[in-house]
Parts: sequence; C-alpha cells; structure tokens
Amino acid sequence: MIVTIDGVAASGKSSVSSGVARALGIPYVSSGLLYRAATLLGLEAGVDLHDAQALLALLDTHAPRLEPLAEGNRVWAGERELTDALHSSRVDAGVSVVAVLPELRAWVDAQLRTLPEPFVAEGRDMGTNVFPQAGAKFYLTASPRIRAERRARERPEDIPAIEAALIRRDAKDKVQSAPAPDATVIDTGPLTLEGVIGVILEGLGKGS
Ligand SMILES: Nc1ncnc2c1ncn2[C@@H]1O[C@H](COP(=O)(O)OP(=O)(O)OP(=O)(O)O)[C@@H](O)[C@H]1O
Ligand SMILES: Nc1ccn([C@H]2C[C@H](O)[C@@H](COP(=O)(O)O)O2)c(=O)n1
Repeated sequence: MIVTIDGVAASGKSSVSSGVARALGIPYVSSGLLYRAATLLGLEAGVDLHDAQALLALLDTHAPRLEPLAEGNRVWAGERELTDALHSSRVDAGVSVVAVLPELRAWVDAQLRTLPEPFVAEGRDMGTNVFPQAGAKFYLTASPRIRAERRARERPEDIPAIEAALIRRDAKDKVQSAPAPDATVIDTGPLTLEGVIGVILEGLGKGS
C-alpha cells in the first residue's frame, strides 16, 4: 500500500506523514530531502544549480541515499549524514532551481520507485507523477501567513521574511505541485497537527 501526502511548502507534509506513518506502523518517504541533498551538494561544490549535468556528476560521486524511517527521514552520502544541513535557508532558496530540472526529477523518481511498499510518500508530485497508482492521496494547504508563523518557531528569520520566501518558493514549485484529481485536499489552517493526522487516518478507515 502507498499513501501519498502532497502539498505546498511548510504545509506540514513531513510532520503529518510521520504521524500517519507511525499510526500505521510503516515508514514515510520524504521526497523533498532528495532534492535538498542535490542542492546542498551543488552549493558545497560551488556548481551552478542550473547545470543538471554537473549536479548529476555530483550525485554519481556522492550517491546520497534516503533512510525512510517513520520517526523522521535521514539522508546519507557514504558515511556522512546530510540530514541536519538540508533545512537551512540557503538550501531553501536554491532547491526550487534544482527541482525544476527534468534530469534531477528523473533521478529522484528513480530512487523513490526502488523503495519497498508499504509507505507514506510526501512531496509535491507523489500522487500525480511518481505513484499515480497510490491507494489513498491527500493534499495539504494553508495560507502563507499561517505556514510562516509555524516555521518561525524553527528558523531565526522573522515571520514576514519567511512568508515572502514561502510565496516565492510556492511560485517556483507551482508546475509540479498541482493536487492529484483524486486527492482529498485538507486546509490545515484551522487544524492542529494531531487534527490533520486524525482527518487522514479517518479517511484511511483507521480513525479512533
Ligand atoms: N496543523 C498544524 N498545526 C500547527 N503546526 C503545524 C501543523 N502542521 C505542521 N505544523 C508545524 O509546521 C512546521 C512545518 O511543518 P513541516 O516541516 O512538517 O512541513 P513540510 O510541508 O514538510 O515543510 P517543507 O515543505 O519545508 O519540507 C513544523 O514546525 C510543524 O510542526
Ligand atoms: N516531490 C517533490 C518534492 C519536493 N520538490 C521540491 C519543491 C521544494 O522546493 C523542494 C524541497 O521540498 P520540501 O522539503 O519543501 O518538501 O523540493 C519537488 O519539486 N517535488
């Protein structure tokens, strides 16, 4: 079984997916971390983030791999753990450039499609492009202000700066971020994290 949870930036995809995965006793898969890993490696090597061939060469050398655990995904490049470095504002600002490159999308999709079921997959195009056959699909939204207020609890920048960056990233990610026609769209704005997880479990017939 595959459950997909897509949505806009900072809409709660990874927190919600982790909660749903733990309730189901299966892993979740954070596809955005692979785009973030490619971005981090590109920034560290000083390559042009528009240069797909240079990025693919780095991915070939460092071979980053996703460890999809229910409590939180980790990314490794050989013995080095990249996870903590993947959510900096620098990576946030560059990742949308990398994520529109067809060659990079093909690389991420190929990694994801090797993973053994069952799992919850979160990202932008899990329900549309990568796993169109998924048994259940959800799509999370919330206003930019609410998302910025939530994110401000974990970043040093102030709410207006985070909100502006989220609006910019939404625009850049728009092409690959449309909800699947058969996805249940959830406005998380008025809901707590536990509330969103509860709505999804209810939708899966696993509610309490
Ligand atoms: N319904 C909610 N109510 C309150 N806080 C929430 C809710 N959903 C998520 N959060 C909080 O919002 C922040 C962003 O959530 P999270 O990192 O899961 O989003 P994301 O969509 O995976 O982000 P990104 O697109 O940047 O990877 C976290 O601090 C999380 O705890
Ligand atoms: N399936 C996906 C997952 C992610 N992306 C892009 C869009 C984001 O800007 C970036 C990081 O994702 P996040 O950690 O914010 O979920 O990667 C995508 O295009 N497709």
